[in-house]
Amino acid sequence: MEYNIAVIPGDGIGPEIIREAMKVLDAVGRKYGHNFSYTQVLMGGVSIDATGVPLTDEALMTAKNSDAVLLGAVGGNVGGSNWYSLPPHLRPEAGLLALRKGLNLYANIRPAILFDELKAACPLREDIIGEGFDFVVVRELTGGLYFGDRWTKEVDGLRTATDTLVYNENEIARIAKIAFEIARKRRKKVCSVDKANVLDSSRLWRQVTKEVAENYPDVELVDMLVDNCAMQIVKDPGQFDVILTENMFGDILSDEASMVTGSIGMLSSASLGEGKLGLYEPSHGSAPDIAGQNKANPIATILSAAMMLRYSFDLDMEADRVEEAVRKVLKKGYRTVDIMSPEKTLVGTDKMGDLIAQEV
Ligand SMILES: NC(=O)c1ccc[n+]([C@@H]2O[C@H](COP(=O)([O-])OP(=O)(O)OC[C@H]3O[C@@H](n4cnc5c(N)ncnc54)[C@H](O)[C@@H]3O)[C@@H](O)[C@H]2O)c1
Ligand SMILES: CC(C)[C@H](C(=O)O)[C@@H](O)C(=O)O
Ligand SMILES: [Mg+2]
Repeated sequence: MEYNIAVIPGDGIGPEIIREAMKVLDAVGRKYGHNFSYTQVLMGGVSIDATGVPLTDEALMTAKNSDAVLLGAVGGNVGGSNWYSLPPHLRPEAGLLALRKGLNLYANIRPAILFDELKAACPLREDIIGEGFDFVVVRELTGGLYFGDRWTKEVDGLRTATDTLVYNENEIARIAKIAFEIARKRRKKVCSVDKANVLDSSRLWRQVTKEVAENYPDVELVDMLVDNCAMQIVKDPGQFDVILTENMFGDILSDEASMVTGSIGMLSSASLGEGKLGLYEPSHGSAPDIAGQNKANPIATILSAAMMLRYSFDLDMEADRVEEAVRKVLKKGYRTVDIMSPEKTLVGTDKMGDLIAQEV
């Protein structure tokens, strides 16, 4: 089969990690007889430098017309560009938000899995790690604070800024359904995370989630306040199966979830909507502090590519193969610096990609 993938390397470590994911996809293509063709798309800082905007209409159209989109990362100050001085709607990250909204990808799935091989890289105590853990953050991705009205102006002589957090019941119900469907295929537990003791939007979130839960009597629903959840992820991550939450809370909790699995370099993600077209990207950013040094862990991107095979192309066997290849390479003791532990073999970004591709 032929699959047309829009590839967005982006900024910082983006091009380095994307190169390795493409290596692994090519290995899958050779082994199983698929043809993955890539259309390079500019987004983020590199797009600002080339076109003046973080995502052009043509770039968005190319993504829309593809079978799936694979993204490295955008943002940061790399190569002397000072994007941080720009207002939010002109910054590199605005390209990513426009892409998610433009493709209506409202469901961001971020699996936090502690691989057995990485227990030594996990910062938690052994008694907390126990048998290990495997949970998934289901984050609402096209609503909330990220997409509400915002302004900065002088009010009563003071510089004043506002951001607006809006959710309607349909936006909450559709993401809740996704969480319940995922839980149904797993350990049948949804923990819905909000701040209902303070926010109106969270009170609505809680009501609508409860209504959706009535259609899933086989799935247990618990509500948890976000500050408690942040603590529970460190105290007892094994209690979670599916964490369902809104955009901003999900952003923050998923970075925390990544760290208990050893490194943010391990956390893959899929952003999905109603159709088959999805956006697949590691959960981390452009890591300007290590860009260009061959130090970045490409595994989150490679596992995101595996999610692409599974969700957009229905290639489950091929996705399993990639995930297995990652485990095997870790089992053989190869580590990038972020997951390094004593007596393991330190490798760079490119070598890690080579090893996983060979294993496939
Ligand atoms: N999806 C995206 O494109 C995305 C996601 C998050 C942040 N960002 C952007 O990236 C820029 C930098 O943000 P930040 O520094 O807060 O977060 P970051 O995720 O880029 O980096 C945080 C820390 O994690 C490390 N790290 C990240 N990915 C790694 C990997 N694959 N291997 C090893 N170490 C890794 C970095 O070296 C850094 O120390 C910002 O402009 C931010 O907006 C983009
Ligand atoms: C870069 C930024 C807009 C993005 C987000 O907050 O969604 C990132 O942090 C992520 O987690 O994908
Ligand atoms: Mg984030």
